[in-house]
Amino acid sequence: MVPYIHTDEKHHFSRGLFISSTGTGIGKTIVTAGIGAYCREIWQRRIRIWKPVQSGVTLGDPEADSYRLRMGSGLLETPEEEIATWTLPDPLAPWMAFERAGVPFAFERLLEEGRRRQEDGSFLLVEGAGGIAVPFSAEYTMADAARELGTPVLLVAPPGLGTVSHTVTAVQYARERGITDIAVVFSGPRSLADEREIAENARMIEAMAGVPVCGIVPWLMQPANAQAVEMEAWVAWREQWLESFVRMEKMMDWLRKRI
Ligand SMILES: Nc1ncnc2c1ncn2[C@@H]1O[C@H](COP(=O)(O)OP(=O)(O)OP(=O)(O)O)[C@@H](O)[C@H]1O
Ligand SMILES: C[C@H](N)[C@@H](CCCCCC(=O)O)NC(=O)O
Ligand SMILES: [Mg+2]
Repeated sequence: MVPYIHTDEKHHFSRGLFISSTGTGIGKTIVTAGIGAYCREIWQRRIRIWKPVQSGVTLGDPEADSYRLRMGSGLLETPEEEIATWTLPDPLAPWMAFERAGVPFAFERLLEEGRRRQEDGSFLLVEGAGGIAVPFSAEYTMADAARELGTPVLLVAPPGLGTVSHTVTAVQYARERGITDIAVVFSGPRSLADEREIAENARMIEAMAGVPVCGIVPWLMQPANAQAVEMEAWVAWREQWLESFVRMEKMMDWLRKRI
């Protein structure tokens, strides 16, 4: 077992990590599940995974983030109902998805749910819905949830053309809402950007936003369709993910100080 490394940044220790992004469909679920597998399998760390609100799916659907987070991280003892507190049918920002479903939402209730999951010292991995400025309600966004839970934010961003402006503005927004500990990681097919362009984009984002860009995560499709119900397919996904993920030095350094 690898010993935990305590960090000087005490207020971050053990609270968890909020995985957000520059937009929707960028790779948060893949990254969250993959970091969950990394914490469990490499660090033997007790974790919880939480998607406070998911929209556009139903529980048990292999496309649902709650399903992919559970299978992808290997956190099989946790039922999907515990992974996602609210599951809403319309594929919308939570604010409107709550309204259309006629479901009342209280930000305080969300924070209670989050804090309950942090209480036993588990490392709480939280996946937002859509990007960092996506609203839960008229008052609160993903960034507010991360700030109130006291977690650092890992922003998942695409690696190629267009990412610099989106990522710099996402970091700016997170800071405005009071988040101080932020890093970026790229996710996306390498065919959309060559190594040089990825490195240049990382350099520009670091210089302009003043946050570390921790590289690009492996491109590894999660099991879909018929395969999504096969446990072995997910075990293989986790193994392959970890093999490349642990080689991301900058990501490992950043994570190690926060686990
Ligand atoms: N590293 C990756 N490896 C393989 N596929 C990826 C990767 N990153 C993104 N994708 C592709 O992009 C799609 C969207 O990724 P994902 O579901 O993780 O996005 P998300 O940011 O969690 O979206 P949402 O806002 O709906 O939660 C995936 O179904 C997959 O096809
Ligand atoms: C439907 C999407 N997949 C996602 C919500 C995305 C909201 C995006 C809103 C916006 O930025 O315009 N839902 C979710 O992550 O559960
Ligand atoms: Mg997702």
